[in-house]
Amino acid sequence: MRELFRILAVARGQWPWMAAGMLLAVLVIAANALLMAVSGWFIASMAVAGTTGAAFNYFFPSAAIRGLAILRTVGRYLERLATHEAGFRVLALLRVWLFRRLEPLAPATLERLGGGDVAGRLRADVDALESLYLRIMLPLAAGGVAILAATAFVAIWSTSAAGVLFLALLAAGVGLPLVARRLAEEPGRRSAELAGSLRETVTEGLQGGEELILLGATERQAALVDDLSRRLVAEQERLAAGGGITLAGGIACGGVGVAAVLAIASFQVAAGELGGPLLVMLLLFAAAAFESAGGMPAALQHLPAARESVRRILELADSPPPVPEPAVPAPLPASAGIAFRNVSFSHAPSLPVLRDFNLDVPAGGRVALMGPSGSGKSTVADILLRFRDYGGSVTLGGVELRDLGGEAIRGLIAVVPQQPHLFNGTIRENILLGNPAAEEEQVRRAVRDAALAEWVDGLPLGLDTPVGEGGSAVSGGEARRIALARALLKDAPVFLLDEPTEGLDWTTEQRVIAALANRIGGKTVLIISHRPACGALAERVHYFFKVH
Ligand SMILES: Nc1ncnc2c1ncn2[C@@H]1O[C@H](COP(=O)(O)OP(=O)(O)OP(=O)(O)O)[C@@H](O)[C@H]1O
Repeated sequence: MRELFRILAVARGQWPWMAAGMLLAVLVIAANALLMAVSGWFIASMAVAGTTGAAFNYFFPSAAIRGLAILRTVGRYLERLATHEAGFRVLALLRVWLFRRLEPLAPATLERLGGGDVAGRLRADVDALESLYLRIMLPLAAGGVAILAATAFVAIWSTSAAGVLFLALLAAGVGLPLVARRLAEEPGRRSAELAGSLRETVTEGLQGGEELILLGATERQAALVDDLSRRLVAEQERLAAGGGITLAGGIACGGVGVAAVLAIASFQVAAGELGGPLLVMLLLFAAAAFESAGGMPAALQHLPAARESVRRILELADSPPPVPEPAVPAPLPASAGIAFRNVSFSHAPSLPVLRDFNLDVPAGGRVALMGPSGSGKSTVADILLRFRDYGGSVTLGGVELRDLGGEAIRGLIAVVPQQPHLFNGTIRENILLGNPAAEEEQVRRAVRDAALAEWVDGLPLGLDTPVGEGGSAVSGGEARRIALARALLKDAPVFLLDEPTEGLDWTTEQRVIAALANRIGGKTVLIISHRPACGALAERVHYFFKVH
């Protein structure tokens, strides 16, 4: 429950909308029950007046019926507007909140979780929170108020009928929901878990579809999806069976409750304690009250799944950032020399990647880092970008990296990562990420220096050509050069190039290297590469080897 309150606290900016929706829901329930009650009383009174010939003022009750009917209809419309507005506002707020919590976790923490599952959590779990308000809080609050108000209303004429009604409403609204909750707890939790695994497996299967076909492993992946989906359906069937039992229980409680009110009120009519029209009124009112409490079992049935979604969201949101930010960040360094001193790093205690690693790149110097695959070259880049914590000392312009803010460090470094990511937009939009304020001429120059001009000029849409999702509409070499143009546009004092010419043919590589040599003069440059041609860009090559 604490988790639910935490999520509600996050959404506190939308409490007025949520409260307005609840008030309107209660108003509609009250209008509906009173409409039934007054109508029943009115019809019965008219009948009595007709048979006895007694005078009866029908103006007031008929006006009340019309007023209540209008209130019920308009109120229902406004309630739908307010509750859905509240639901969507809460969702929008939680999405932004979660994104802000996730951002500092990238990339080190998020890589531990499957990509599909992270995306699934962001979408499905946050979407599930829509039901937290609309399908859980709203019916519970409205049902609770309905039980108390209905009991108080009936007690005006008959305390014993009110007592019986209260017990029956309590059984339908609280007793049954508790049973429903018990029935839904386990299957609800397991459904959310299985749905997460299913999303992850399907996403992975689609992303790696080509490899699965080539390896002839599609059947195995399909069997995995099949198994997960069968288990998910079984849990959902258990949930639905629980729902059916509680629905039937609710109807039974309603029937028994109304019958009991009828029996008690009939005795009171026979004893002359209650008028006949009032009996009809109490009967119709009791039936309407059960209708109002009818949403409570379903609400509690949804609760375990919503709680599981909240638990998973908070687990992700509460993950500690892999690299703590300094309480008071040091001022930005004046120069851009890089020094690694006795640096150590390991993903797991038994698997050290760097041990007593030393490296110097003087300000304005150019060093190539070379070593066998898996020796930790990209790890050096990640440490320099403050994506990973480290032992020993790493300084930028003489200031320890730990004392600088992560964003400030990354603002000083233009990077071409080993696996650059292209966003689903145009070539221009992807390049402009390096410097959104850049002029067209700067973009053109970056395109030329990344050896992209010839290719881009040959495209019908030129720089406005879409690159597809994740760069699926461009080749690996083109994607890398787009990332290079993006880094050149950023024009930071430090250049960090991780395999900048990987995937390029010899001629293009020579053109890129010649243009780069021109562009990076005066910058501090660290180039990570296996390729001898990249070594030509550096004044010094630093070789290193695997520590294990
Ligand atoms: N997230 C991770 N969890 C565990 N081990 C990892 C992780 N990322 C990398 N490693 C391991 O850390 C070691 C160094 O990886 P790194 O990517 O830095 O090597 P590299 O020298 O850049 O290799 P390459 O030249 O092939 O790109 C490798 O043994 C790799 O298997």
